[in-house]
Amino acid sequence: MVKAVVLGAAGGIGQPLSLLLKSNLEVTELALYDIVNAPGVAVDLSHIATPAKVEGFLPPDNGLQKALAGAQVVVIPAGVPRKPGVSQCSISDDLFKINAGIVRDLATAIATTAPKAFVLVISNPVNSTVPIVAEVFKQHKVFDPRRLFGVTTLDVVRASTFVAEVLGDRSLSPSVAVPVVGGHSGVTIVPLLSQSSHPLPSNLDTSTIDSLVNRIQFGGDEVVKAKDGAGSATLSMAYAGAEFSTKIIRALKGERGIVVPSYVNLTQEGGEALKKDLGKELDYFSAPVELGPNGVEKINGLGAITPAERVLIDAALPELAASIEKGVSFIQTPKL
Ligand SMILES: NC(=O)C1=CN([C@@H]2O[C@H](COP(=O)(O)OP(=O)(O)OC[C@H]3O[C@@H](n4cnc5c(N)ncnc54)[C@H](O)[C@@H]3O)[C@@H](O)[C@H]2O)C=CC1
Ligand SMILES: O=C([O-])CC(=O)C(=O)O
Repeated sequence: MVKAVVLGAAGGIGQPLSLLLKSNLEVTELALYDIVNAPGVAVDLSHIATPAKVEGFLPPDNGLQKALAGAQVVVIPAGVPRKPGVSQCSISDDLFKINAGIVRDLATAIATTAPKAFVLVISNPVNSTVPIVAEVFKQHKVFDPRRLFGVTTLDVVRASTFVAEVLGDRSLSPSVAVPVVGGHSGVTIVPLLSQSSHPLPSNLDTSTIDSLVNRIQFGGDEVVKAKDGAGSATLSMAYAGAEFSTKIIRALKGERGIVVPSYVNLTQEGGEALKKDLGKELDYFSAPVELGPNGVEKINGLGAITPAERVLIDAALPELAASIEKGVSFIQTPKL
């Protein structure tokens, strides 16, 4: 029995993500919460012939608490997407405050209603929203770092797609696996191409490699620009979110050996060793994590990286540290 909950289920990501979760045969209950339209989306999905019982909830009558009751997996794509011309790292203060406030309030409800659930954060900026959830959970004395995940899977999916394109064979893309580490915005996204399951040709010129890295780091911009005011990635994000949720659900049900990159708190198994690899005291970083029935069992290190990848990691660290601090102080700074 697996109860999954989507918070922000009526949105651009929320709807296709809910569809994919409804298609997951392991999910027996699917609760959809949004401030608008969630009941309609739920009734629509409920006609699909898969096991999950689907229910939709709105804020009145403790809808959020009802949606969360008994949840094992909570996925959060609630929030405002950015507009063209706004880079991920320079997300405006207004947008930050809106999303940070939404995530804080949802985290508060999870902490009080489903504190043992695995929480999968999609809402941007992920580098800050994950620390926000952690700080709320700490305030409620229910923080378990093993159960909190920033969803960076879209970066991993993009890396597979774009590497297969450079290799000249798109049919390879489902099997190309590239660890992507760091965070989820611009230069904090660091693909470790030297560890690709399908190595790039050794004679590939530097400018092709640089453009590949840049395309993975700024893939979000490509979509925002193409959508021309109609939002950011939704369908590819729903696909990535469902991929990640499926792995979490398989681990929850006892499958061993699943390793997947995710943006996690480093005060847990493997975190200290990773910080040594990084050469910096950081509380959060995206790295391949080994999953088990209680969540993260171990954070893996970076492995053997090239000097060029070291440069990328060093470039990611200051922005990551600042984003983490921004999230933490959003919760810790007393409101005047
Ligand atoms: N982690 C990642 O890789 C990615 C993250 N994102 C982020 O995901 C978020 C959502 O993006 P979209 O689905 O395109 O936006 P959207 O605007 O289409 O949908 C957001 C949904 O959240 C709902 N919502 C707002 N406040 C809420 C609250 N307090 N409680 C519950 N639901 C609430 C809205 O009603 C709306 O249905 C954005 O922050 C975006 O930047 C987007 C793409 C990739
Ligand atoms: O770029 C954005 O704003 C949305 C996002 O996170 C992505 O597409 O990776």
